[in-house]
Amino acid sequence: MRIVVKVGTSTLAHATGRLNIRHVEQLVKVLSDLKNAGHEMILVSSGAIGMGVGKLNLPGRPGDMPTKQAAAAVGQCELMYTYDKLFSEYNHTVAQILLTGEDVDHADRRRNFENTMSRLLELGALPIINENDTIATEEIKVGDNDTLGAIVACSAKADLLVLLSDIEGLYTADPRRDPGARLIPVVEEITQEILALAGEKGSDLATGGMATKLRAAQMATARGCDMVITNGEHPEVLYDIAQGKAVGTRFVAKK
Ligand SMILES: Nc1ncnc2c1ncn2[C@@H]1O[C@H](COP(=O)(O)OP(=O)(O)O)[C@@H](O)[C@H]1O
Ligand SMILES: N[C@@H](CCC(=O)OP(=O)(O)O)C(=O)O
Repeated sequence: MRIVVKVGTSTLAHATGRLNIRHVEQLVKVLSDLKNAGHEMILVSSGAIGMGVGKLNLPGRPGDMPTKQAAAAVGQCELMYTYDKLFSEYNHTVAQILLTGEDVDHADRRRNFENTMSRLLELGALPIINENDTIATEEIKVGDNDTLGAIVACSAKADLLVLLSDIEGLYTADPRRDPGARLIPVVEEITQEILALAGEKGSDLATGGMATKLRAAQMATARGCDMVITNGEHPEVLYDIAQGKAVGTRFVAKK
């Protein structure tokens, strides 16, 4: 199977912006093992801004564009250093790809991206993709990595997109606000009622909240790719998800 895994800031970093070592180490171990088992793995990783906030000792997520972009420049370095080091322990080679919305909207650039990604997979490398936050201004950005994950899954003709978040899946309401909210295990069709369930993001360093995840599900399922939202705290669930077992919320691909 070709699997795109998107990991959010809330999984990769503590609230301080510093690296969540336990989560990242477990994630790298499971992705390496799935790759060893014969799956083609692509990682869409957030965390550049969050990690930059931690490394630069900023008081919180910056509001202004230059500080955000500076934080991303510092944090992206830290992210790739960490991935390179940890994947190397399992004998895997990583490759960094940074994109903006303009790159994927532009047919030639998108084709270049797709060609590079497919050659990297043929060469046995593991592409790690993020938005190019240091140059992605308001007008040209994708804006959130849930959408970027769906764009990558569609471009790579992936079989499965997994969004690792800080929540088990889609609930009937935001569980942080409504303690009676229930997990929805399977979504066969993304109706207006389903879209209306999405609330705000859950933490200061995160970007999209549930709305961007549902938009990603619309894009992926329309192109024949299943999408699963699950908690990134236990990346071992990726083994079960790859086998089609019920974990988190699965959005079923359109036939
Ligand atoms: N209906 C819902 N079901 C589950 N989570 C929801 C819902 N509505 C809003 N949320 C919020 O979305 C958050 C996950 O998105 P986000 O904070 O952007 O994290 P990530 O960094 O993983 O992208 C959850 O922590 C939760 O507070
Ligand atoms: N490109 C940004 C992440 C954007 C994003 O969507 O973040 P998240 O909601 O944590 O998945 C970064 O690397 O900080």
